[in-house]
Amino acid sequence: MNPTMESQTQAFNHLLPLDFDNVSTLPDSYAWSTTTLPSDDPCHCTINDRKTSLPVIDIGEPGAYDLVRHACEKWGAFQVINHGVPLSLFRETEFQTRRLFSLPTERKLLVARPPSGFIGYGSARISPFYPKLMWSEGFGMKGSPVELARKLWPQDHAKFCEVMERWQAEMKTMCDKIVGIMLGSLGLTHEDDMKWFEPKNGCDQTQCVLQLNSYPVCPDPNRAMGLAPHTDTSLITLLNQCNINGLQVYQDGAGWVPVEPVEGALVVNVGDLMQIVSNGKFKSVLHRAVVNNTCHRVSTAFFLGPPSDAEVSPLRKLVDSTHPPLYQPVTGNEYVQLKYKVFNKVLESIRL
Ligand SMILES: C=C1C[C@]23C[C@@]1(O)CC[C@H]2[C@@]12CCC[C@@](C)(C(=O)O1)[C@H]2[C@@H]3C(=O)O
Ligand SMILES: O=C(O)CCC(=O)C(=O)O
Ligand SMILES: [Fe+2]
Repeated sequence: MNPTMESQTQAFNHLLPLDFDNVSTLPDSYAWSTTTLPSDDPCHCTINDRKTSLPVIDIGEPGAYDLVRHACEKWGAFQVINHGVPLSLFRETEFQTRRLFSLPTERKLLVARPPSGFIGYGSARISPFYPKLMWSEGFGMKGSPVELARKLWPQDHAKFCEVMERWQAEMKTMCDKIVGIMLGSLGLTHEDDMKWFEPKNGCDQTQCVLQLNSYPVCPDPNRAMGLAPHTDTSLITLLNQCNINGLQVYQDGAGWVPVEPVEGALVVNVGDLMQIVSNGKFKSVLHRAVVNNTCHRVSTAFFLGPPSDAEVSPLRKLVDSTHPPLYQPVTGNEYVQLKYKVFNKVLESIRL
């Protein structure tokens, strides 16, 4: 293969997932080893003494604000229960997610994601930043998925669209509630301190993406990686891990800590933009997903982002002479461009 063809094939592999159903041994391009990972991150070395676990917070409880603040400072993540999203909708969303990923590969490829886009079917956008490929596939949507769903199921897409739209609406409401609690825990309010984020001219311009993730059964899970370590490019992310283990969060001193699935709970991740807005008080959480050799895991991640031209900067009330601003102002759009240029150096690159 000549060098141009080789680099084209590699770019293609980073964009489009494998036909996982037809693979019985792990291809070398998917075999992660300690040499392909930073030395402090052996592939599946999970240090978990079970005394350390991600907080599960009942947001209906009076102490919720303090618990949320503590979780965002210590972990950059928590699980939320008693949130009011019906369990039946969790189940319908999981069912439709499985239905999509069980389509034949050639059908899913009809809606392939463009290389620098986020809508459609493909490998995770972070894939080109790692030397090995990930044992996963994804499908991104923003608002109504009808255009894509019609290509997947020409006669039978209405239910998928209805469920995904309902899920997005519930997730948006939950995000507003949780961001309100996070800010409240710092003595701030949505009303006074999030004006930059609010709808202009009565239309909601927040950039929210719903990403469905699929981690097929893997023949050699100890050498594979579902979704490599990353932080989310969002203000916050709400994740439904559909009752199957796989998500791990990194905590200094504890290493990779598995997030035990709790039925009907949502995992809340502090994203990079919340780290900026909170002037470093809340940390965006480094996390990854591992795979297994018995069950097909799916998850859904709802990313809350600002209007693309909104300026993201440390909130004024969190800045004073003893707490100078830690980050340069950046628009939501500029941040995403920068992230996919320098990946995990992005926060460092805008640090003052
Ligand atoms: C809104 C977004 C977050 C995301 C990049 C994207 O533009 C759409 C896909 C999202 C996703 C899902 C899987 C993990 C992730 C790191 C990736 O590669 O694509 C996230 C992105 C992100 O948080 O940067
Ligand atoms: O599948 C998971 O548990 C993690 C998914 C995730 O981190 C993401 O979509 O950003
Ligand atoms: Fe993530």
